Amino acid sequence: MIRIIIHGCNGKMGKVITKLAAENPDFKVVAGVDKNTSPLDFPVYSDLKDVKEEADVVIDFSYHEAVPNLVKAALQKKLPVVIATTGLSEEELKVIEEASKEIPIFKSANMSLGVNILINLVKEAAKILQQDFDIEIIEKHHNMKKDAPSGTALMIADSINQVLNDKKEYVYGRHTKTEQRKPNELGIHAVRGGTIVGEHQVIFAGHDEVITISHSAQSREIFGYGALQAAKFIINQKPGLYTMEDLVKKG
Ligand SMILES: NC(=O)C1=CN([C@@H]2O[C@H](COP(=O)(O)OP(=O)(O)OC[C@H]3O[C@@H](n4cnc5c(N)ncnc54)[C@H](O)[C@@H]3O)[C@@H](O)[C@H]2O)C=CC1
Ligand SMILES: O=C(O)C1=N[C@H](C(=O)O)C[C@H](O)C1
Repeated sequence: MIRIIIHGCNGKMGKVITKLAAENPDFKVVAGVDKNTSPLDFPVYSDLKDVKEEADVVIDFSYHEAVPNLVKAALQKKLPVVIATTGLSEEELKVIEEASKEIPIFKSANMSLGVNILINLVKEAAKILQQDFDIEIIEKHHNMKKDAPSGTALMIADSINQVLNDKKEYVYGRHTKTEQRKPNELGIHAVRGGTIVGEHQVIFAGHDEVITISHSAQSREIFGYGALQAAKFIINQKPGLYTMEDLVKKG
């Protein structure tokens, strides 16, 4: 049985992980960490360093500013970490990179298998269409999401740039623009509203035709399931930084 500590345990995703783990005999949540220490069915702490329970992995669905402290505490405890939190700054990413030299860290802005398949499809399309098609990304999320654009939209854009001969420059919205779109742009647009779980559309707009490749999350459980699979994967890995690509490759 894999013993889990949930960082962000009182959040929307923390509650999903708790539910899915309770339904799966392979997992047991032994403790939670959150700045909101409202009691749950397991001990809740405000800082990982104070957790007394023995664990095998930390799963993080929290807020970007909380991640460096989490990673440093995981380092002290020699605990593998699954990082799902998005909106991380360059400085926060550097802390993760540094820690991954000593502990295995799994990081993905999107833990769903579907989005990672979408990324493979989009990379193939971008290779073929890069000359004559303008590429734009539209992401849509619920009205409680704090970061924009989504980490998934940025992950998709970065994946596209990996395969292009000439890298695109990201343009976040076009408010105040008073000029024509330049061919080297990749527009990224964020829609917020209601309870939208997470939708991503990649638009290839050409002359007289448009190709759209999209993914729509119907429930947060797809992210929770992926995070649990990532936890099962990461506890057997050597120190390093791992992604969904490593998990999908493993099969
Ligand atoms: N990689 C993926 O597949 C997915 C990633 N996410 C990301 O996960 C994060 C959390 O998403 P939600 O659960 O919807 O958000 P949420 O706001 O419902 O939950 C975040 C939790 O973290 C806690 N928190 C905030 N600041 C903290 C701090 N400094 N120290 C400790 N705890 C702190 C909050 O009290 C809250 O309980 C977001 O960055 C979101 O983009 C969300 C879904 C899927
Ligand atoms: O905040 C969310 O809800 C989500 N955030 C992630 C992101 O920023 O890409 C993943 C998913 O789309 C849900």
